[in-house]
Amino acid sequence: MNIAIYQMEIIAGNPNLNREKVEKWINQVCADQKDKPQLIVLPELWTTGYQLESLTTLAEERGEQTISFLSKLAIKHKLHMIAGSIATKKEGRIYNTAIVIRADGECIYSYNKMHLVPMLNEPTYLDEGMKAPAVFELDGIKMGVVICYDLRFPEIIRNLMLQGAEVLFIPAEWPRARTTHWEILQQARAIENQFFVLSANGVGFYKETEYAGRSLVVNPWGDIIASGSIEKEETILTKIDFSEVEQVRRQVPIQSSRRPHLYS
Ligand SMILES: O=C(O)CCC(=O)C(=O)O
Repeated sequence: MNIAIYQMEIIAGNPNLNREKVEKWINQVCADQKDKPQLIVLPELWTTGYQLESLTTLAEERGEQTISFLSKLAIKHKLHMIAGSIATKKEGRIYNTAIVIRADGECIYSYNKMHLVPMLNEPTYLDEGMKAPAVFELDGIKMGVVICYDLRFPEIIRNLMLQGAEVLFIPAEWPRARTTHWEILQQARAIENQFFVLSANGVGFYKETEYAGRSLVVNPWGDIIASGSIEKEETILTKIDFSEVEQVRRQVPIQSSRRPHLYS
């Protein structure tokens, strides 16, 4: 599967300009018909950035505007989208919501970030999702998505592996101050679950926070096979062979060695 990751410099507080940027980027990465991606990955909160204090006005009712915008592009380019996350409103609550759009334009999955980041004041401006992430399927491949800080919570990611996920996507705006954690934890999640981990991180600054970039593609062995740089907006292109998951799981059969009845 050909995949393109957008390591994006998000314009804080300006959903219209960010949607324009994403449309331009999608048209560009899909222009080369020979190596056209079948799936794209966007970062966390890419419509608004981290201008959390404006979310009461900027969060979209059920994400409808951006979902309809992306659906048209998905149909136009026959493209699946792990469409990062956006700020959504539902019944008076505001969530950081990951969305997945299939190439036929259908939004097949959404997940409200369940771990909010104290260091970034998220609990002041956002509501916690009340449901753990679950697997969804595209082209017969089981996949999972978690958002940024969720990477620090191996339990929910293990559950995705146990549900059959062969790849984990991580839309993020992870700060540069904690780049070591960002990289090592992605490799650890790939090694312990024996699946691919693909992340789309932001770059640039919002107020005093600089984002880490270093969007990664990690294979089920834990090797980084593609990566973004630290400070530049860029596209990471990769080709994933999902048969590698089965090969690694045969070589080191941790699933059959697990003893969950002794774990709690
Ligand atoms: O866990 C961290 O250090 C960063 C998390 C984060 O930036 C986020 O979830 O948006």
